[in-house]
Amino acid sequence: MATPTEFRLPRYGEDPEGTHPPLDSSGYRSTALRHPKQDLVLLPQMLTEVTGPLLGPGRLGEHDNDLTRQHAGEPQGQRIIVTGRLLDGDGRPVRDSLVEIWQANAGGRYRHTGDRWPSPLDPNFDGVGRTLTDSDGRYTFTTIKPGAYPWKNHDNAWRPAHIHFSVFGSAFTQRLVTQMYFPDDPLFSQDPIFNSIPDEKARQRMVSRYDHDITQAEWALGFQFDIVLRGRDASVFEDEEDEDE
Ligand SMILES: O=C(O)c1ccc(O)c(O)c1
Repeated sequence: MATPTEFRLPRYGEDPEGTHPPLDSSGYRSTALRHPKQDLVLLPQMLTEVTGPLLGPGRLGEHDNDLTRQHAGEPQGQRIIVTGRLLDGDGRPVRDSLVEIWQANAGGRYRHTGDRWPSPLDPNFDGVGRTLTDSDGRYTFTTIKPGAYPWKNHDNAWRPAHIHFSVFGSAFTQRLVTQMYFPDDPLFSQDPIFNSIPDEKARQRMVSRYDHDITQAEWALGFQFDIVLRGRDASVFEDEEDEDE
């Protein structure tokens, strides 16, 4: 299992400036209402926080990492394989970590009571998956390419197609959350969530890479998306902020 020290949260100053979104991001309206108004208090992690039940191999279901096989029928849409490695700041694999995803269906609709826009739910698609990284730090999901969907942030606002990722360390108190996008999405330019990342290179690291070697003939398109915990190539994390924010 990853040890707590392997899975330190990225610390202020360790990742290049502009890697993570500011807590209050102009253009992304709801951030103003929900970010903390006072300095964060770092709670030391004691035995209780770093030990305890975790989702190990015995607790994962057979189809947890194949979102196309969780119902009797097949979901609508473009079947895709999303794979990548979980790496620490020195490029070493982080093994046995719980990676979870959640996403909209092919029509851009979430199976969530709060999602009411007029795009149909798919009876064969829930949009949630989980898996553990292997000894090479690799995770793999088979799923459906999510559709874009409207939200009310600004006039005619649409979220680019994306998949939400959560990664746990060696305890449930160690969690990082990010989003994965698809290459060349025409909606990037008007999306304040994508554009809330100040550093252009960091922003591009949220975009997966089409990989024809992952693509399976007559079956599914392949995309690569690595998650890097910290350092020069750190992934963008939603629950981090830059030092000067
Ligand atoms: O944080 C939000 O408000 C928000 C809204 C729409 C999204 O698609 C999302 O991922 C986050």
